[in-house]
Amino acid sequence: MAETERPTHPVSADDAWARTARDASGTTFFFDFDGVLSPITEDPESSRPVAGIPEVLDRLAGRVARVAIVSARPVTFLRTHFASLAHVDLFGLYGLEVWHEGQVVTKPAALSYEKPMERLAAAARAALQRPVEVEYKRLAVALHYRKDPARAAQVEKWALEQAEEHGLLIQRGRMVVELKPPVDQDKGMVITEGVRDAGCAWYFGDDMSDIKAFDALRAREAVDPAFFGMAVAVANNETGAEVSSAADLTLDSPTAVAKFLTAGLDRF
Ligand SMILES: O=P(O)(O)OC[C@H]1O[C@H](O[C@H]2O[C@H](CO)[C@@H](O)[C@H](O)[C@H]2O)[C@H](O)[C@@H](O)[C@@H]1O
Repeated sequence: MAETERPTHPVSADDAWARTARDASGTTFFFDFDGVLSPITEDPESSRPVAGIPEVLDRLAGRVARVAIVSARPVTFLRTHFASLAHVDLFGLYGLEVWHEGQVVTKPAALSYEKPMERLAAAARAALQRPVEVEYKRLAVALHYRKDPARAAQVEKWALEQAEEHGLLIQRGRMVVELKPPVDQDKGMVITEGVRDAGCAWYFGDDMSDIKAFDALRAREAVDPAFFGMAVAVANNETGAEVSSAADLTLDSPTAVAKFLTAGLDRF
């Protein structure tokens, strides 16, 4: 459950777009990737941005101060889909990585976890047979049970044991348990830093880790009443209720996100 009160705005999407239009040069748009810009797929490797997303993000980046994707995926994965968008910033692994001046820049505190995570991924493949999917993400390992939800408890137990043995953090998501380095970094921290000079910001998310990003918008509003933060959830029947209840607005799907942005861009 939510740890803090998260008052939502008594404003409509129309009001939010009008506010954005008035301060486009002070507005940032942040997006999660899986479940927000891309529909959920059984196989993590096969997810793709929904039709129209790259084009609309590119247009948006030409109109507002900044557009950024803040994902649990590695930056190298995000680059396979968004490398052509020169003006869209990419944060990977909850902000442990950022694409900067043509290279992946990693938080120094996480660098020593590359080899341990490679070993952990190999151990996971040996311990958790298919159809559990082991996704090695350089500095994190995600254990997916979407293809066999009945294995959730087994996956969770194995992950908890490994976290305890190796001093790692656990992040739960949509039919996934992830093992991360014990480095203080989450999406909320990326947003806190990213909105420091903004007058307005939107965040689009669908998963538990996105609630911290919503919280970062609320925290900024609390210290600066002139700041306007718009938290947008993307509906789903896994984490959807909790994410929607923390959001100002809920959209139906990644396709609805593309349409919403396209229509919003016509407002300014
Ligand atoms: O922060 P995100 O960009 O939303 O990443 C969260 C996780 O997304 C991916 O897993 C999810 O999407 C997969 C593809 O649709 C799906 O198969 C899986 O069940 C979902 O949990 C990604 O593979 C994970 O590494 C991310 O943690």
